Amino acid sequence: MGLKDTHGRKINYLRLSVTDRCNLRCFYCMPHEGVPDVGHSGILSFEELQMIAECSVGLGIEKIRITGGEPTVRAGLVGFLTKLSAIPGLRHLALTTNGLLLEQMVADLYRAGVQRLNVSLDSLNPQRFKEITRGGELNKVLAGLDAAVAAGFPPPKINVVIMRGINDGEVLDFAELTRSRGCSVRFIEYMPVVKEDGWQRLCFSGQEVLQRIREQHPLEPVNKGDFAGPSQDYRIPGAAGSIGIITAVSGHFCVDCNRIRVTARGQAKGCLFSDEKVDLLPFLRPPDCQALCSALQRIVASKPEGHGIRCGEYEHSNFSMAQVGG
Ligand SMILES: Nc1nc2c(ncn2[C@@H]2O[C@H](COP(=O)(O)OP(=O)(O)OP(=O)(O)O)[C@@H](O)[C@H]2O)c(=O)[nH]1
Ligand SMILES: C[S@@+](CC[C@H](N)C(=O)[O-])C[C@H]1O[C@@H](n2cnc3c(N)ncnc32)[C@H](O)[C@@H]1O
Ligand code: SF4
Ligand code: SF4
Repeated sequence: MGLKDTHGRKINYLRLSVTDRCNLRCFYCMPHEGVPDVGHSGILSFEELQMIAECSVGLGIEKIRITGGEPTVRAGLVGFLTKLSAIPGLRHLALTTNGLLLEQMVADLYRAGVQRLNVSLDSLNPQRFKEITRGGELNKVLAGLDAAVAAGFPPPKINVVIMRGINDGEVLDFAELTRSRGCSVRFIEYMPVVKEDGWQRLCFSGQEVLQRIREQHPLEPVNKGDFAGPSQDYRIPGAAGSIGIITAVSGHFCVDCNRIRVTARGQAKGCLFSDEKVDLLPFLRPPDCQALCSALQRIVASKPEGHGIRCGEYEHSNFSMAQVGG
């Protein structure tokens, strides 16, 4: 069986958020005080998350990305991933993390069956990193990248939210990581999740990123593999890693959108920027697999064609990316 939305797109990718808490406070993602505490019962249990994953795979989802908040801060994550990776029909299990806890956890994540890691890292300058994340230690993330490779993972993909006047001066340093560490690096356009006047001043487009790199290096296009996300990929000839741009604001990647999302509080979302949600809790407490599958199908059926941020159609309510999972 497969899932198709009303715009003809194949939906085979679930972003599953396991927590909305985080051990960092990146200024573009999280309020300083964190997200409101909803206690244990406000967050889906691992059994409930597993049921959502099983139903989704039964419907045609082939790739699950675990996200958050920061997924590695949730106690019991490794045991959950071990069960998740054993779901028949799930072809790809990946995790997006800020990397802070990787050094101590990465061998367990590998043994649990996680196939790929994406690590968010916005600056290679320790002081700037601390400012962007409101307190993070760059060295721990770099040690986590080394530990991931030592544990058997391919070099993690690095996600950089690129922001004018903040870290755009580091484009070439990040591009260099595709040679020095063999990591693929993706530059993500800053997305205005909270409506604030003047958000455009932070925007540094994917095209500007490519232009900066092309001033120093030739770039060749790279074919996207199976399960590719929204990035457009290039390579400096001879580099092991690729350079991608995720043009979340300036680009047209919605035409290839292949994903749905479920938040840690059990809300299913068809689009990152749509206010439309389906609350899955009534189908989980008590569990009703058939009704849950129908709810997931409804979310796929109601996926919008895309967002209109670029054209000024900026209608979504404010949200924190940490509560949706990016
Ligand atoms: N607007 C928008 N942004 C997205 C979408 N999916 C991912 N992103 C953003 O892209 C960035 C990277 O996301 P990742 O968690 O690494 O996932 P991915 O890009 O699907 O990763 P791969 O599977 O490795 O290609 C994050 O900032 C996400 O918020 C999407 O469907 N729409
Ligand atoms: C919400 S985080 C969750 C996973 C994990 N804590 C991490 O940082 O990788 C997922 C992704 O969303 C991205 N993100 C958060 N807020 C964003 C924003 N306003 N614009 C663009 N990307 C954003 C982060 O950079 C990260 O790559
Ligand atoms: S981007 Fe990730 S690490 Fe940064 S505050 Fe958001 S959830 Fe935490
Ligand atoms: S903005 Fe919505 S439609 Fe566009 S790629 Fe993201 S989730 Fe898909």
